[in-house]
This record gives sequence, structure tokens and C-alpha cells, in this order.
Amino acid sequence: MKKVNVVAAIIRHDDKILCVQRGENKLSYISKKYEFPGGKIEEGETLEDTIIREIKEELEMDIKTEKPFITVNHQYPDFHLTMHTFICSCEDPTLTLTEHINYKWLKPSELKDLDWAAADIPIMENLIA
Ligand SMILES: Nc1nc2c([nH]c(=O)n2[C@@H]2O[C@H](COP(=O)(O)OP(=O)(O)OP(=O)(O)O)[C@@H](O)[C@H]2O)c(=O)[nH]1
Repeated sequence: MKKVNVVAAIIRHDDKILCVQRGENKLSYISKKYEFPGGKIEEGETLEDTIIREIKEELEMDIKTEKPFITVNHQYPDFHLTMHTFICSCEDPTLTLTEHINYKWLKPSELKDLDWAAADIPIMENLIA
């Protein structure tokens, strides 16, 4: 089974968290789902390098990693995902979507209203708790 290793950013600004929506995908279970921005770890990168690079690529945004949050292991029908997450901050919340189709800045109590990728559900629940 294919293994995918990603890092995702929980970007906070004021009392809100950034949530982004994936575009259409041939895998229906991730198509148009909400997620935390991020991506795959490249060779030689630290987890922090990955998240800074991915957020710049996907959102044209500069962030600072504050602390590691949880790591999730999730078995999707076609691959096994390990997703490391970091709580991050940004000075300027302005962003440009280069890959996603929508974004929302939500308070923790509002996170449960989105249609999340399955692997993100434990992350979202920990943020609410
Ligand atoms: N970045 C990110 N990926 C997630 C999250 N939740 C989740 O299930 N994934 C899955 O993890 C996989 C890897 O993420 P990615 O962003 O690098 O994937 P991708 O397919 O767009 O990358 P690629 O097209 O460059 O290969 C995707 O299948 C994605 O659906 C999340 O919160 N953030």
C-alpha cells in the first residue's frame, strides 16, 4: 500500500484558524474536502522546512511555526497517510489561493460545520477540545 507523508499547518490569526478546500480529485473521498494547508515532505527537508515552503507555494503567505501539534495516521482506501501538524502564526493573514478552491477563517467552535477530509477529523476535534 502506498505511504504518503505530509505536514499540515494550523494557521492562527486573532482567534481564527485557516481552513482550505481541495479542488476536484479522482479520489472521491478527498475531492472538495476541507483540510489544513500543507503537503508532502521532500528529501532533505525538516518538517518545518516543508510547511514553510508549502504555505508559500499554496497561499503565497509567510508563516511562523509555533509548536508541533498532533500526528495523525489514517488509512484511506488507496494509501496510508501520516500527517504531522504544527500550530503556526502569521503576521499578515492576506493570502492568494494557488491550488485550493476556497478558504475560511473560522473560530474553533465553527470548525465542525465543514466537510473535512477523514484524516483531519481528529485534528479538528483536538482543536475544539
Ligand atoms: N496537505 C494536506 N493533505 C491532506 C490533509 N488531509 C488529508 O487527508 N490530506 C491528504 O494527503 C495527501 C497529500 O497531500 P498533498 O497536498 O501533498 O497532495 P497532492 O496530491 O495535492 O500533492 P501532489 O499532487 O503534489 O502529489 C492528499 O491525498 C490529501 O488529500 C490535510 O489536512 N492537508
